[in-house]
Amino acid sequence: MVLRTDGTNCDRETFHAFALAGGEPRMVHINQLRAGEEKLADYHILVIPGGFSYGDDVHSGKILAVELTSFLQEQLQEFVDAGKPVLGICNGFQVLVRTGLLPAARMGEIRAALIANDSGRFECRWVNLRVEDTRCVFTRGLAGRVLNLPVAHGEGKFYTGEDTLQEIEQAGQVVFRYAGPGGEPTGDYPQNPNGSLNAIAGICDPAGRVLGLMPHPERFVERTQHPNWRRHIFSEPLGLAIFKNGVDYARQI
Ligand SMILES: NC(=O)CC[C@H](N)C(=O)O
Repeated sequence: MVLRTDGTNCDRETFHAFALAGGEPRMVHINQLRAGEEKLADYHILVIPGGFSYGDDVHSGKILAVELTSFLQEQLQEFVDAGKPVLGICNGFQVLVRTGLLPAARMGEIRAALIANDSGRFECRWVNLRVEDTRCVFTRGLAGRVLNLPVAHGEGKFYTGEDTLQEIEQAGQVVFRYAGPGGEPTGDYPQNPNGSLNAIAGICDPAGRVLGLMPHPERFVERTQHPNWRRHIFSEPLGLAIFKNGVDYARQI
């Protein structure tokens, strides 16, 4: 299920990515879920794509998170508890964090936030990411790799209290970090586009099935989407690998 609402703007690219990865995506508007015309339980994997849901009003992702928590909390919690994977990209990551599904996989338990970039502006460019060795189902086979993916956000600084930061580090929930060209994590601008604590670009829940990340893997599912595609030989556009992993995992549930 590619879940969209007013202001979502990466839904078609995300749909395309899942289709390329071998999935059978369907686009669902949140009103269809609220009206009961669609049920999460009929799906195997959920993605909340990027964009500006409800115009980033109040805070990016806030209103959609409140909507999900107010009207669909039970369905969502059941979906996650059933072991089905959830992906939140950029605005989707912001939503997952504001529902509590990240980092704790519990609706209503909000323990982190994505706040305004340190630069004070929208950051739109390609960055390097180091993939950590975690139990995240979306990054199987990618640990230790350095990915190139674009970011495009104004509120991407991962922020939380010292206790939660330590907890997610110890539990191996940090999946992606902003890095220099050699893969070394960095807090330095512009390699770290937002000033995220511990250079965090993406995290998963303790079970590794809920993933949220600020960069956009759906924008690198074709070789020619990379700005340097003429010079680099890619075995595979690595954004696509994330969707393939998700589809493969969902298939065997
Ligand atoms: N590309 C996106 O999903 C952007 C997310 C959000 N609107 C922000 O600017 O932070």
